Amino acid sequence: MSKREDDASTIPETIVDRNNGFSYIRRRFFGKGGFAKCYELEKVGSGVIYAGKIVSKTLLMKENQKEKMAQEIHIHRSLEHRNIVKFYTYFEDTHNVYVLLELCRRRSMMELHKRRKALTEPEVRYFMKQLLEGVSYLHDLKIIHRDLKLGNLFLNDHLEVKIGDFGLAAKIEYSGQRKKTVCGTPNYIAPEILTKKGHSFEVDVWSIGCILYTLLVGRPPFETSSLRETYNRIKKCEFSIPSHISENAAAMVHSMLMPDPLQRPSVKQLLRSDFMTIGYCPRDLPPSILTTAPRFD
Ligand SMILES: COc1cc(C(=O)NC2CCN(C)CC2)ccc1Nc1cc2c(cn1)c(C)nn2-c1cc(Cl)cc(-c2ccccc2C(N)=O)c1
Repeated sequence: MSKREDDASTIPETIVDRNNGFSYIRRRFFGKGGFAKCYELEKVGSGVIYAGKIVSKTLLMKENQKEKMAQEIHIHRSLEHRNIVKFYTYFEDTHNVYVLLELCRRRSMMELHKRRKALTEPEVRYFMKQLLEGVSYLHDLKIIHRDLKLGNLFLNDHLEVKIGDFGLAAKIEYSGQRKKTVCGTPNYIAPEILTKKGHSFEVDVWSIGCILYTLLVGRPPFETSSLRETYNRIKKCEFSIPSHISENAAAMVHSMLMPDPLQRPSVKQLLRSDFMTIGYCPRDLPPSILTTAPRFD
C-alpha cells in the first residue's frame, strides 16, 4: 500500500523537547521539501504556532546526510534578519529531528507565481528589494544560500519576504575561495556549478536573476521540456526577454545572467541599480495581490 504524503506514522501527535520539557501539538500538514515534512506545530501552554520541519532519522543514516542536516542547522540558527526565516530551536527524539521555524501564513512566492504569473513592476521592485536585502545580509556573513527559488521565499501575513531552506547553504571560509561541489540540485542553478568551474557568491546573483525574470515575464528564463535541454541553455546563457519588459528591468536581468560570474554585479550594486531606484516601489502590498494585480494610481 503506498504511503500517504502526510504519513505521520512515526511523528507523535504531541512532540516533546526532552531538553526543556516543552511540548508541541502537531496540527496541519503543510507539505514536504527534500527529506523534510512540514507541519503546523502549536506550543502547549503558550499557543504559539511554528512551522515544524521534521526529518525522519531513517533518512539520516548516512554520514553525509547527517552532516548536511547539521550544516543547515549550524548556518540557519546563527542568522537574525527581518528577511530571513527566524530559526527558533531544534531537538530530536528516537525517530526524528525537529526544527522549529517562523510560520509564514501566506506560504511561498511559488504559490503567488502559480496564481498570478507575471507581476507588475512595482510589485517586482517590492519583492526584489526585500530579497536583495536578505541576501546582502547573508553575503556580509560570507554565507551563500545556493538554492534561492520562489518556493524558498516565504511570505508572512504582511507579505514580507522571508528567505528559508538553508539545506544547500555554505560558508566562504577565506577571501577568494571557490566552492567546487554542492550536494544537491539547486533549482535556478548557475552555469559555473554545472561546468564545475568553482563557484561563490555570484551563484546567488544568478538565481536572483532567474527569480527576477520569472516575476517579470511569468515563466522561468531557461524552462524547456527536458532537464538536459534546460541545462544546455543555462550553459549557453540562452534566454530572451519579451519586448514589453522595461529597459531598466531587462538591463538588470541581463547583468545578473552574465555567463562569466565575475561580470555579474554584487547584491549591494543591484540594490542601487536603475530598476531598483527609478520607479515606484510600494511600502507594503495588500493581500489581494495574491490573486489580482493591484492598480497603483
Ligand atoms: C500556513 O502556512 C503554510 C501553509 C501551507 C499550505 O497551506 N500548504 C498546503 C499545500 C497544499 N496541500 C494540499 C495542503 C497544504 C504551506 C506552507 C505554509 N507555511 C510555511 C511553510 C514553511 C515555512 C514557513 N511557513 C518554512 C520556514 N518552511 N516551510 C516549509 C517546509 C517544508 Cl519541508 C515544505 C514546505 C512546502 C510545503 C508545500 C509546498 C512547498 C513547500 C516548500 N516551499 O518547500 C514549506
